[in-house]
Amino acid sequence: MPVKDPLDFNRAIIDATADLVCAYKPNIAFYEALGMDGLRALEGTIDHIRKAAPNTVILGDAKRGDIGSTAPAYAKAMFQVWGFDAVTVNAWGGYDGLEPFLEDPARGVFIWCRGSNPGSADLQDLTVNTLDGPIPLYQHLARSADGWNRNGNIGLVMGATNPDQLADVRSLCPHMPLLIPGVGAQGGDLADAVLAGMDRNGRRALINSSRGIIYARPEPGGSQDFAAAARQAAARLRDQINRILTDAGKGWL
Ligand SMILES: O=C(O)c1cc(=O)[nH]c(=O)n1[C@@H]1O[C@H](COP(=O)(O)O)[C@@H](O)[C@H]1O
Repeated sequence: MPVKDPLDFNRAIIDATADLVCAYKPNIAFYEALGMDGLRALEGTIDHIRKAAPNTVILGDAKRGDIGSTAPAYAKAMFQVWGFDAVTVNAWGGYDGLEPFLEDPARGVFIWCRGSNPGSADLQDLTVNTLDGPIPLYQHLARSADGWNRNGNIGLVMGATNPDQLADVRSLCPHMPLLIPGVGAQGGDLADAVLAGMDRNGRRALINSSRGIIYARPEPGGSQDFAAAARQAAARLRDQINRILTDAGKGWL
C-alpha cells in the first residue's frame, strides 16, 4: 500500500534506517513545494529523527545565501527555528553572506563548492586569477573556505560525479569534512568518491544517497514494503563504503 502522507513516509524511512546512517539530510525545497502541509511534515520529520535516531546529525539542505543584512535571518531560521545541526549554503555572495551561519561553532556549515550536476561546470570550473596564479573557481572557493574556518565548523559540498575535482579539494583542504552527494540516482561511482573524498585516515567524507534509498526498489522475491527496501539499500551502501575503506587499509579498527 503506497504511503501518501509525507510525514508517515518519512517516519517509516527513519525507523527502518536509524541504526544504519550517521545523518539525515532533508532538502527544504521539497517541503516548501508542498506549502504549509510540507512545512508541518518537515517539523514532524525533525522531531521524529530527534526521538528515533538521537545520535544522527540533521543536515538541512537549503543552500541559502544572501547579502549580509539578510543572511542572519536565514541563519536564525535554519538553526533556531528548524534546529538543524548543519546546513548547506551558497557562498557565491561572498563572506559577509556566510558569516552569520558560522558564528555558532556547534553548528556545521557545508559550502556548496563543486556541484554534482552537469551545469556546475558552467561557473565553478571557470579559471580565475589569484595571487598564486590562475586556478579553477571551485579551488579558489575551497581555499577561501579554509581561511574563513575560524570556528572549525565549515565543510564543503563536492559532487561524487566529479572525482578529480573531489580529489583536488581533498588535497587543498585535508582536514575539512566533505559532503558528497551524487552516488545512487545520479550515477557517481561510489569507490571513486570514497577514495577521493576521504581524509588520510579514511574519515570526514559524508556520502549522501537520497532517492537511491528512499525510493529503493524491493528485491525480487523479498518483502514489497518500501521501508524494508530502503533499509536494504542503506545497509548495502554502508557495507560497500566500509568494504572500500577496508580494502584501502582504512577500515574501522
Ligand atoms: O548540497 C547538496 O546536498 C547537493 C549538492 C550537489 O552538488 N548535488 C546534489 O545532488 N545535492 C543534493 O543532494 C541530494 C542528492 O539526491 P539524490 O540524487 O537523490 O541522491 C539532492 O537533495 C540534491 O539537492
